[in-house]
Parts: sequence; structure tokens; C-alpha cells
Amino acid sequence: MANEEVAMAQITWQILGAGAIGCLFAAKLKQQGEQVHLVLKPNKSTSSLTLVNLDGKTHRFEVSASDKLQRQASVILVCLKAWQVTDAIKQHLTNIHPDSIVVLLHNGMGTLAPCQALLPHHRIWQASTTHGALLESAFAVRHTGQGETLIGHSQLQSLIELTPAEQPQTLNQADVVTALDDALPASRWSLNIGHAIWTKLVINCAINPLTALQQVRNGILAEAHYRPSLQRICQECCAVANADGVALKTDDLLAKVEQVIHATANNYSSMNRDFFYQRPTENDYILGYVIARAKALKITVSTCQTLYQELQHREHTLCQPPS
Ligand SMILES: NC(=O)C1=CN([C@@H]2O[C@H](COP(=O)(O)OP(=O)(O)OC[C@H]3O[C@@H](n4cnc5c(N)ncnc54)[C@H](OP(=O)(O)O)[C@@H]3O)[C@@H](O)[C@H]2O)C=CC1
Ligand SMILES: CC(C)(CO)C(=O)C(=O)O
Repeated sequence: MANEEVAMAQITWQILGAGAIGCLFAAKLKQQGEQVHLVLKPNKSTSSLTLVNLDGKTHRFEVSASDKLQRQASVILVCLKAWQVTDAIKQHLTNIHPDSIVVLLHNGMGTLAPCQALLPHHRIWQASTTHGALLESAFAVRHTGQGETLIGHSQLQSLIELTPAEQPQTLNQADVVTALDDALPASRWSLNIGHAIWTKLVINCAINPLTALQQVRNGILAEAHYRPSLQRICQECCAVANADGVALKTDDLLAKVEQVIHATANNYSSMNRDFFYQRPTENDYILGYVIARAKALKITVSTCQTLYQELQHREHTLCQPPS
């Protein structure tokens, strides 16, 4: 059989984090007949997953689940909040098979370097999704918004990819992306994932803090008096991204932010909900990441700094147990 006719290898998917996004990807992959294992927190268990699709139809799937990663070559989709990622990778480190691909799928930035330090010889990919998912009860997810998922790896990771002798034979990029696209379209490989992730980061820097602090839906930010703040946030983030080697333009970013505000006008941002339910936010990985890079690159980001501090103050006040 010619090489290109070789049947696609069956991929094992392990989903680390069975929250909204983890259950969405797990259920969609199951729906497509893929082999899926859910990795849960200790003391949690399930043998099924419920998915409500965009058309309102409900589907139930049997699923393998445990509090351990299975030590086998697999695609490990890390569907955690950014602040949970490093601890989770440490917790499961000994079960991450050398041939596995670890895909970091979260909002914000700042987890790649610690994960690379923990897994220096593994393929670590990054992903960004604009799908919407809501966990209606444990292991029951509603797909709330059609989006797309971009996957790619940093330049540093591509050096690992360039060593054919060390290439794991069991999983390859095209098979992984094709399987994901079949399960949850549109999913595609990005040759410049840094650009995509920075763009999403700026969208989150603009929308999440303001909607959390004001406790308003995303659509409220279309009011004219928010425009100067949105513009300053985009300008500051753009200066940092550019100095970090990522080619973004303030006007393009502002247009994207406005597009997302309109497209998600009736939604509450994730940070808004985290505030509302008094859960930890991803602030350190959203504004906090921009501020850390700005400091390293000696760039002033005063609007981001003010918003970051206000969020930290409010988060710590809100999350204090009542005295
Ligand atoms: N929901 C959405 O529509 C979208 C979300 N995103 C981003 O995707 C990421 C995931 O979001 P989302 O799914 O909503 O978040 P969730 O909080 O719903 O999911 C995270 C899940 O992982 C569990 N978990 C935490 N630590 C571990 C661990 N060590 N081992 C196993 N499981 C663990 C959590 O349990 P517990 O809750 O008990 O801690 C929770 O069930 C975030 O960065 C979010 O911003 C991006 C686009 C859209
Ligand atoms: C794009 C946006 C702002 C949609 O609400 C989001 O990603 C979030 O809420 O975290």
C-alpha cells in the first residue's frame, strides 16, 4: 500500500478537565466514534456524558473516566482554567507517555513555558477556540455557540518536530486536526498560533475585565463611552505584542473586539461569571500576562495595570469568606 493510502491511525483522546469545554470536546469526539478518556479530579466519577447540540437535540454517550491519565500515546487535550494547568501537569506528569501530544486549550497566556519546562521532550501544542459551552450540570454540556478552533505549536516546539528520528510514529499532526475537525468543525492547523492566541488574549483583555467589574453583558460595551477604554487597552496590548515579535495592529484589534462584542452581545464573559459566582478568575493569565511581558520589555501599560489592580482588589474582597 502506498504511504499516502495508509489508513488513519485510531487516536486515543484524553481530556484533562471535564468542565464546559472539556465535556464539549469529549462529547463531540464520542459522537464521531473516537476513543475518549476523561480525566477527572479525585473523588469524581462518571460513566456517561450528555450533550445538547446547537439544534437543541440531546445525546448521551458512555465514556471512560477516571482520576488518572492512561499512560499511552494519546492526544491530551488540557481543558482547564489557565491557573489550573501547571499543577495539573505536575500531578499527572509520570503518566504522560513520551509519544503523547499535549494540547493546551485555554484563555489567557503564560502556561506554555512552565509546561515546556516540565515536559522538555514532548510535543506541546497550543489551541484557541471560539466555541461556546455551558455546563448545565456535572458531565452535561450545552453547545452554546458555533466557533472555530485553531491549533499550532510555537517556533521552539517546531525544532522538536524537525528531528525525524525522534518523531513519534503513532500520532501525526494531520490525523489529529482532521479528526478534530470532523468532530467539532471548524478546527484547523495554524502556522502562526502565537498570532491567534495573542489576538484572543487582547479580546479577553478588552471585554472580560470591564464586563466583570461592571457586572454587565458583553453587548453593553458597544456603548460609545466605553470606546476610549477599549482603544487604550488595544493600543497597550498591541505595543507589547509587537515588541514580543507578534505583528498586530491596534485598529484591527479594536475592530475584532467590536465584532466579538456584537456577536456575543447577550452573553456574560467568563470573568463576569467568575466574579458573579465568586470563583478565581484568569486575570493573572490575561491582563497579568500582558503586564508581565510589558515589564520585561520596558513598556508602560497604565490602563491594563489599573484594571488589573482593580480586578485583584475586587476578586480578593469577593472571595473572602464572611467574618
Ligand atoms: N466555556 C466556554 O464557553 C469557553 C471557555 N474557554 C476557556 O477554556 C478554558 C476551560 O474553560 P471551562 O471549560 O469553561 O472551565 P471549567 O471550570 O468549566 O472546566 C475546568 C474543569 O477542570 C476541572 N479540574 C481542575 N483541576 C483539575 C485537575 N487537576 N485534574 C482534573 N480536572 C481538573 C475543574 O474542576 P473544578 O471545577 O471542580 O475545579 C473543572 O471541571 C478556560 O481557559 C476558559 O476561559 C474558551 C472559550 C469558550
Ligand atoms: C470572547 C469572550 C469575551 C466571550 O465572552 C470570552 O472568551 C470569555 O468570555 O472569556
